[in-house]
Amino acid sequence: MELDKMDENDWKYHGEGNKSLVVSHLQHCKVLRLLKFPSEDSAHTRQTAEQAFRHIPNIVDYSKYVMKPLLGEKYVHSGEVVKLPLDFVRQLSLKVQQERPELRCDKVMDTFSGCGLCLPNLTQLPLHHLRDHSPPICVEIKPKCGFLPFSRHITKECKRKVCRFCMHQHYKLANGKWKRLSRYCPLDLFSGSKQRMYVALKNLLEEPQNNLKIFKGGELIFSCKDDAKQQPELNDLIQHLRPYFPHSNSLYNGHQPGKAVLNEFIQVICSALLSGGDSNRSGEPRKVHLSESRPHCEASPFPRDLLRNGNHGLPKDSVLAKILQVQMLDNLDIEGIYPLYKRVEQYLEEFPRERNRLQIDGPYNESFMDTVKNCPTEDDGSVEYAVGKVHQYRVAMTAKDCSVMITFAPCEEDEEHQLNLEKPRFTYSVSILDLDPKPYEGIPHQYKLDTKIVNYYLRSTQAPPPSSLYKERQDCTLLFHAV
Ligand SMILES: O=P(O)(O)O[C@@H]1[C@@H](OP(=O)(O)O)[C@H](OP(=O)(O)O)[C@H](O)[C@H](OP(=O)(O)O)[C@H]1OP(=O)(O)O
Ligand SMILES: Nc1ncnc2c1ncn2[C@@H]1O[C@H](COP(=O)(O)OP(=O)(O)OP(=O)(O)O)[C@@H](O)[C@H]1O
Repeated sequence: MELDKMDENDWKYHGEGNKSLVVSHLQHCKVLRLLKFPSEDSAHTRQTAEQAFRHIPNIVDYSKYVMKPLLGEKYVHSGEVVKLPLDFVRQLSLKVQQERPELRCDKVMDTFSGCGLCLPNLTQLPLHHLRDHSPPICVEIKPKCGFLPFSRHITKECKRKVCRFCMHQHYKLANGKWKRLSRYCPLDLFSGSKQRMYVALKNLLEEPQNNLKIFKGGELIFSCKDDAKQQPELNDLIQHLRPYFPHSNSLYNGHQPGKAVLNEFIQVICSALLSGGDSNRSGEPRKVHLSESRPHCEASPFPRDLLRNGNHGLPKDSVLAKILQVQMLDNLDIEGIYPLYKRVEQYLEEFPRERNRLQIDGPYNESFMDTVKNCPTEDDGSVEYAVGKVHQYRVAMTAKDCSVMITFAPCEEDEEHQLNLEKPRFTYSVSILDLDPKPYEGIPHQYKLDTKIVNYYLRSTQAPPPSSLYKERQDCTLLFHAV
């Protein structure tokens, strides 16, 4: 990429989240990730540019020195900081504006710093992997928190029984963020049980919200209604997927071939999510078990009488096991962290210059990582302990908000990195994205949000359900057969 010859016509809108906007190159497997700011900040050009200059290198360092060692080299792509011509960025911003979903337009793209991140386009696979040039399918999942908190600091019993995602659904519905409740439960996805994972993925397909996106050849073909201009239906998705699962038409004796396509598709995703584990002597992948935490969420729609089937766990090196282990660095819960945050704040009020030594805002280097890894288990009342736990909490928060991308395409028989399935055979890659540091200043907000979510959940589940909400749940009938 020649930075002095950047042309906005070589790039197109690819997607965005709350904090950044991503454009992809038309020919090369590259994306540019650019920061966004609240529209009201756009008058303060110098401050926003300075913020980006600081934040983008921090994102790369945090990915390289903190998240990569924790999650594994193979899953994390840290990218590189690029300095882009301001004129290019301004033209690009104008070009992509009409593609942006309305719900993201409360923020504007940073056109002041010229600073961006260049990353591999993870929705694509290198061309030589592709048989017949079939475009790759990419499934992006934002799995969210996969365990129930086990901290002794928890004051509301329901937090030990119902997961944060399922509780949060009620609050989001009431706030108008989503129109329907999702039946997806992260604890099912992280269970390692193929049956539970199947149900979790099926529920994501029925109500993707911001937890599921599907791309074909780098183009978004399936996501939630508010995030895509044209709403793709499951039937459209089946048409897209059909050529990848040609023999599924003969399954079910030719009846409901669409279901067979989705069944196979879900099984490919499950296999990719469970792949990457090493083998012990018996040849079985070593499993990790979550002994500290109750493994089932009471709000999950997965039938309870099926829970005892089998002794499941995630293969040790699978992407989900890696993410879950990092999420579980949050072992005090926000209720245990908030008093420690206040301890740090009090200390910083007295000794403001200590902020740098304690690496509150970075740099995110080996020494930050040492603090995360070597934080003592017992509270000795020191500010060092409080800072260590706060750092660990922030790292866990990143893992609770990251996304997994599984990209696959049909391949020849002898291809490496194959998914171990009966026919058809796919070459695939699994990556983790959106691994940005979460701000230290965000902790009071997290504390308040936690209280609101729990209180709202208790109120809404103790009161009789409003008729429309109840109806939504009734309408969510199973679409496919369980495997
Ligand atoms: O707090 P949560 O659990 O709602 O997560 C936020 C996400 O909402 P979600 O519940 O996934 O729809 C939220 O996602 P959306 O903007 O809703 O797509 C962001 O990812 C946010 O992170 P950040 O502030 O942009 O760094 C996320 O905030 P963090 O809590 O991770 O900082
Ligand atoms: N390397 C990549 N390759 C392909 N697509 C990408 C890549 N990085 C990001 N994307 C796409 O861009 C979207 C937005 O990126 P990202 O999730 O990093 O934004 P964000 O604003 O940081 O998210 P959040 O809302 O969690 O704060 C992703 O959902 C994904 O579809």
